[in-house]
Amino acid sequence: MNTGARRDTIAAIATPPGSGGIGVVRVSGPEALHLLQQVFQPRRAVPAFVSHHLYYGHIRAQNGSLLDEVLAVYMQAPHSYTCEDVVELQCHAAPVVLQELLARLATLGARPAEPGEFTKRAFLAGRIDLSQAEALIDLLTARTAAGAELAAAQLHGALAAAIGGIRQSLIELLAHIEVAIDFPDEDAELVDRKEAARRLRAEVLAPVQALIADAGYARLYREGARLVIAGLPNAGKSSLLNALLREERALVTAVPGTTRDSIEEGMNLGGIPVQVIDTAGIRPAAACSDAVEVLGVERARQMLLSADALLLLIDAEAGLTPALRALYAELADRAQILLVLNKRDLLQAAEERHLCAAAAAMAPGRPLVSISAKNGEGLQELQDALLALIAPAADSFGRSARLAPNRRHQAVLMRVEAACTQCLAALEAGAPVDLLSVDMQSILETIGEISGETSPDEVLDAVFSRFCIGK
Ligand SMILES: Nc1nc2c(c(=O)[nH]1)N(C=O)[C@@H](CNc1ccc(C(=O)N[C@@H](CCC(=O)O)C(=O)O)cc1)CN2
Ligand SMILES: Nc1nc2c(ncn2[C@@H]2O[C@H](COP(=O)(O)OP(=O)(O)OP(=O)(O)O)[C@@H](O)[C@H]2O)c(=O)[nH]1
Ligand SMILES: [Mg+2]
Repeated sequence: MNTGARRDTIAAIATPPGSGGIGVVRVSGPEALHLLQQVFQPRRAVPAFVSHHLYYGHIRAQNGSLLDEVLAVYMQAPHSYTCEDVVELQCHAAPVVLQELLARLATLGARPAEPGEFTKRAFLAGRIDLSQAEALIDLLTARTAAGAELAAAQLHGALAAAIGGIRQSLIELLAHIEVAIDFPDEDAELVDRKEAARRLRAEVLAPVQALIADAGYARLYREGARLVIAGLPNAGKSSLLNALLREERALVTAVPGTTRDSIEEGMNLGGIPVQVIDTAGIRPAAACSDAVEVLGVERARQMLLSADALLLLIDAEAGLTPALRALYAELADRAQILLVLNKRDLLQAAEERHLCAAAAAMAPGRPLVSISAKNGEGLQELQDALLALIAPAADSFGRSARLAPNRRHQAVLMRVEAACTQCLAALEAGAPVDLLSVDMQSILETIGEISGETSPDEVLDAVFSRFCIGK
């Protein structure tokens, strides 16, 4: 990567397209100040733009006509986001004005920026590491406040700090081992292998494994989970969807076979973005009322396969019919099923207890809640049970750790884990110190891919191309 070269000057519209309050055009690079002087006419004469001061004035079109009334700021390198000279022009958010200004800057020599290029420059300048750049994407795309909080912590450097600590331990261990390489003639074994192994385990392997576990939870907050409501016709699936969303989203009727196409909607479950999917009630094709319902049942079965978790709805009025037992048997190999007894409002307490016991006998060890989608009873218990099913220990995650490794980090961490386990075995088997040193150096290099220090250009390009233009 060529970081030493003098870069060109880039420009982009930094605010989203469409109408709004203010639209910002940002410029970064060695020509930024010169471009400002050419396109911007301050209201009062400015002998020299002072960094980080806001100036009021006008911008003009190519032909000299007034384009917009704006505020402009110059941020002198290295005190800017990119650590280069930066200029920002705050215009009215008129798409035509912003495009015109960008075109004007282009004719004066500014190159239209690529997606994420400002942030890439911040990364190349060392303002942020790769995990922080990735956190920025997470923040921009977070679907819940909890997800945004995790991303903000990572943007602030939480993961970078944890990785830095692990690296530091490895560097110390490596230094310790290299002393032995430098003095090969010493009689005594210079490396206390037991102590080195203990430190490698405690200061590298264990924290790496903890981060791999965190990645599982982080994925839930970032990518969410798919929750499918399944059951026989008329169990109250659509009623439950509506109750969860607090909105009459799906049609509800007393006619079995009402829902045909599956219906999806997003909800926030304890900070996890959950996609809830209401499906057609499952019954044999012969029992369906028409060909459309048959297709709906087929689709419902496909949805069951794509689900991260299932809510199996049991109609309390109908009880544990052979059809329901057959459906449960079909799903029984799925790990994440919550049994939901619906329409409890129609049962006496004793009947409800009896039915719950029978359901528990049918599905030993499965979580079970009893609700009324109609009057809202038990909905809170259902959401709690669901959260426990999808994200056990989610409470402690995010609140204490606040680390959110993504899939890329997780893949790197798993390579580190494997290499570390191998190095431990070599250490304990008495492998020569120069081999151990090579092993440790390669672990260090692998860890460096998280912060981006040792990432190949393709990885960097893949990360920055996920941004929008102007970021
Ligand atoms: N108008 C505007 N708003 C923005 C940004 C921006 O670039 N422009 N940001 C980005 O997209 C984010 C903020 N991030 C930033 C980080 C550092 C610096 C910066 O100039 N740091 C200097 C000066 C700090 C100071 O004045 O003390 C420095 O650290 O040296 C600016 C923005 C969000 N809001
Ligand atoms: N008493 C009572 N009735 C309910 C409850 N939940 C749903 N119902 C009624 O049960 C009937 C079926 O409800 P739906 O929500 O349409 O059932 P569904 O499982 O989506 O049915 P299909 O789409 O046909 O598979 C409707 O008449 C609802 O009013 C409940 O908790 N208590
Ligand atoms: Mg329905």
